[in-house]
Amino acid sequence: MAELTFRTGTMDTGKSTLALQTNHNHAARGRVGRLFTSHDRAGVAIVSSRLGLSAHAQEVDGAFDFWRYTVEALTQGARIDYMICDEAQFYTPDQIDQLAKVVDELQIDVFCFGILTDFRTRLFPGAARLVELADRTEVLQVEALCWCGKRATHNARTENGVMVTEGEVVVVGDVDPTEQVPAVDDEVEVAYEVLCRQHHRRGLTAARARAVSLSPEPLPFS
Ligand SMILES: Nc1ncnc2c1ncn2[C@@H]1O[C@H](COP(=O)(O)OP(=O)(O)O)[C@@H](O)[C@H]1O
Ligand SMILES: Cc1cn([C@H]2C[C@H](O)[C@@H](COP(=O)(O)O)O2)c(=O)[nH]c1=O
Repeated sequence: MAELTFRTGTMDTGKSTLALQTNHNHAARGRVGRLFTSHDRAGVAIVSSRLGLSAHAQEVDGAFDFWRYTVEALTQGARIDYMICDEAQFYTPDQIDQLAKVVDELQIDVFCFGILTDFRTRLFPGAARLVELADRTEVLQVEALCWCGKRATHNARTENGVMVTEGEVVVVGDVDPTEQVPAVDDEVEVAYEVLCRQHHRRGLTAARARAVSLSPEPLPFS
């Protein structure tokens, strides 16, 4: 029986790496698959991993219809045994419904990879639909760590180094500050940092924690 699988974790837990590995392992056994993504950091129509691997993929925009795409491909004689769907948090709930239909009606395995919650700690609509529909939802074993050493459970967004909790939901970016392109005049530099819940709640990023620990002790005025 084909399955709809959702593999999730915070940013930087190896989801894209696992997506590419899954594709490699299935292809190595002669299975024929299709790779999909949406808004990858490396550009349009590409699945990229921080470990250096990348592969061409079909870009999924809001108008893309998985059901129609698959039926048309099969009708034209193509073979599809499985689908790998990276950055699935950006897919619409309707697109997740289409993927579930592809699994059930066409017996094609669908492996989805993506983060669960946005920088405000709210579920992405696509990820929420996946949790509702997937045969299996698995949290990746590689744990990203908060600066305090605890397991990171939340994705924080910073703008010019300051954590924010309001703004556009979709803003492509990375967690590695050394990889950030410096902001030009008037441009806001957006980055991400994974944090434990407590430090996300307090808005305490690594930089802020460092600044607080370096600041002189307040005088004990009563
Ligand atoms: N220089 C490195 N050496 C070893 N592992 C690395 C290195 N850089 C990144 N990684 C691994 O790659 C993971 C991120 O992989 P990636 O597939 O890009 O994550 P995701 O798609 O979840 O954001 C990190 O959790 C880390 O384990
Ligand atoms: C939290 C959050 C993230 N994003 C973007 C930032 C990245 O481009 C991707 C996640 O990619 P990864 O492979 O899991 O590192 O999502 C966003 O647009 N909005 C958010 O709130």
